[in-house]
Amino acid sequence: MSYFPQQRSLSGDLGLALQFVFQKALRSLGSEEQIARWDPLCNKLQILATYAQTELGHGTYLQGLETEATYDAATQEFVVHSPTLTAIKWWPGDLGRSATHALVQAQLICSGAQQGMHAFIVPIRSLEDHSPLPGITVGDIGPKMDFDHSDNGFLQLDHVRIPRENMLSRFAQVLPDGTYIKLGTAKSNYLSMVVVRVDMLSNEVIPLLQKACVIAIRYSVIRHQSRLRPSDPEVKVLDYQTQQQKLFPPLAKAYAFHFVAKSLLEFFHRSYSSILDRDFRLLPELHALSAGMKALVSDFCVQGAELCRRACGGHGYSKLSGLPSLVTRVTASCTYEGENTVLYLQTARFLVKSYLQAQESTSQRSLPQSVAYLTAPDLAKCPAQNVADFLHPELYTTAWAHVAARLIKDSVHHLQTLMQSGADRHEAWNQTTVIHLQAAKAHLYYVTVKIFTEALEKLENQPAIQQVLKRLCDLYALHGIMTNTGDFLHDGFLSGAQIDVARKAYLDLLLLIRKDAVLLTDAFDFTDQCLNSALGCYDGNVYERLFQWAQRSPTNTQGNPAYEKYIRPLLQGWRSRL
Ligand SMILES: CCCCCCCCCCCCCCCC(=O)SCCNC(=O)CCNC(=O)[C@H](O)C(C)(C)COP(=O)(O)OP(=O)(O)OC[C@H]1O[C@@H](n2cnc3c(N)ncnc32)[C@H](O)[C@@H]1OP(=O)(O)O
Ligand SMILES: Cc1cc2nc3c(=O)[nH]c(=O)nc-3n(C[C@H](O)[C@H](O)[C@H](O)COP(=O)(O)OP(=O)(O)OC[C@H]3O[C@@H](n4cnc5c(N)ncnc54)[C@H](O)[C@@H]3O)c2cc1C
Repeated sequence: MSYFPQQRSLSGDLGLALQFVFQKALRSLGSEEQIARWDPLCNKLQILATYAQTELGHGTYLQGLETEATYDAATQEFVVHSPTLTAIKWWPGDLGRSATHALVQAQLICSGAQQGMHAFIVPIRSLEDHSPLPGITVGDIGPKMDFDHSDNGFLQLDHVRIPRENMLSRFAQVLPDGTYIKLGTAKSNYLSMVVVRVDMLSNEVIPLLQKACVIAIRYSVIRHQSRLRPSDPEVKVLDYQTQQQKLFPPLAKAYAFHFVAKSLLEFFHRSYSSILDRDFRLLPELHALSAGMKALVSDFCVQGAELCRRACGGHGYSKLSGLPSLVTRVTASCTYEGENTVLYLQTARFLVKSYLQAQESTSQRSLPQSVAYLTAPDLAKCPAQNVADFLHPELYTTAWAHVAARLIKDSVHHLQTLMQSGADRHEAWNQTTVIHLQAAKAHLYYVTVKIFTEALEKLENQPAIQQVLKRLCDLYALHGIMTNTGDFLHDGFLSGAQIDVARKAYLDLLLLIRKDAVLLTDAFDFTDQCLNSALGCYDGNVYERLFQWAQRSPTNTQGNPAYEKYIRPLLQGWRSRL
């Protein structure tokens, strides 16, 4: 039985990905009646819906969204309108040619005031003939880096009227006379983004890194290149230490993030039901974790997929390998659902508040679970003496907690110093965001190491699997230390000699993981069809497939029009001059 259940591949039905996003938003922001009305229509594909939040002029800054939804009490309708060019909705997936409805995030205007961003269901195409409805200008935004299977579109609204019942009203209501009733917090309507960030990691982003690892590692035991000794046969490239150094950290991340996504989903489910019941106490930590993990995981998945592509040499540059499209597709995840820098800074904002709370000796409130280490006893120096010490999960988890806590303290100190020197808090924040970014990344890496080690503890009745996965966990934690040695040396927590010992532990792990590498990728249980790669097929017949697939490519099967039009006249021209 493979360790991983068959991953849901959205590549086949990504065209419905925005329907998923729409439904997640509906279920988080809609009343029970609204869910009962619209959810079945989506499930039966009686409507095709998209999520339209981003505009030509704004994507990150939600308070800057310009689309208006003005309540007309005389007709009990909302008038949804794009007042400017920059208000045109831009990017929503499946909007360009497919969607019949859109969840439009717009600034609500009622009771004579702007009430902030709220969600409205707007029909945009006729269910009879798919033509745009009155007041709707809709189309495709044009060629993109990838995501060609998702017709991202634009939507311009010219005073489009929708019934009062079409404003999603779990956290706010507009009464028939236009009275605005607030049922949540100022940011309740941001919940839809939390929901999708949590879901997209395991449904879209992490499987893309897993596939890249499968392709590159399988290919690396088929590809023989050069000799270790002149008298030896050519070696499998996976036997080079540098090839292991390229591929095993992404493999370790693919496993680490599987457990991270699982843990985040469990935390989400624990907090979601209380949030839906308008108990928002867990929302700040859930937002900080989901935003930060979306940023960290997508960043590392992009980096890892590109490493896998490059590790396959020339064939990695061929689309027949499946790797270039994995790279360009996962790259989008650093931007959609929140640009990563912006999301890291949301986590940093939460860390500053948590640190200040931890400093208040009078504070009765216990710290949120993910930052509890800020009040835990801290070691000034790491006790590790030998290689075995660095393979103790408790030791490297403590090391990461130490560095994260120090960087958070440092970021707050810089912020406070600037403010005490007279800078207002917004300018002081902006002038310290690089430091906050570093602290947020260290915090998130610590959380992922902790989650991975806790996941291993639950495998004690499967010792063989536990041992194999522990090597990946050790490698994941040590790889983070090896790529951030400055942070561990900075205050003497680790010495240079200890870094050398940690590096030996790390390099020894590469050799040990080499034995299980192919099986660890088989465990992802992707079919050849799902991988869609001439390099990653289960039977390893790489060269036969490359040749077959190349011969079948359109440039070889549709004649050679260039000869008649360009080459023959060129050659004849040359001949006539000889
Ligand atoms: C479902 C199945 C999936 C299947 C998977 C298939 C995947 C297939 C792939 C293709 C699918 C692509 C789908 C892409 C769909 C989009 O891309 S939809 C558009 C996504 N856009 C974004 O994420 C926008 C990012 N921007 C933001 O989140 C906000 O503007 C920012 C950055 C948080 C700033 O917000 P702001 O209003 O300026 O306020 P700010 O002062 O920063 O924050 C104020 C407070 O709000 C809080 N807050 C901010 N955001 C939140 C939040 N989200 N929640 C709670 N509180 C929040 C802050 O913590 C802060 O709290 P305090 O510290 O004041 O207590
Ligand atoms: C493939 C794809 C699919 C998408 N699908 C959808 C969809 O279905 N529905 C939808 O509504 N949207 C969708 N989007 C849009 C996406 O959500 C936005 O592009 C994203 O939120 C980033 O916003 P932006 O484009 O305004 O970037 P910007 O915020 O303009 O980013 C530009 C730069 O400014 C920086 N920056 C911005 N604000 C700050 C700040 N406060 N502090 C520091 N730096 C800052 C960013 O870090 C970045 O470096 C999609 C995008 C892509 C690429």
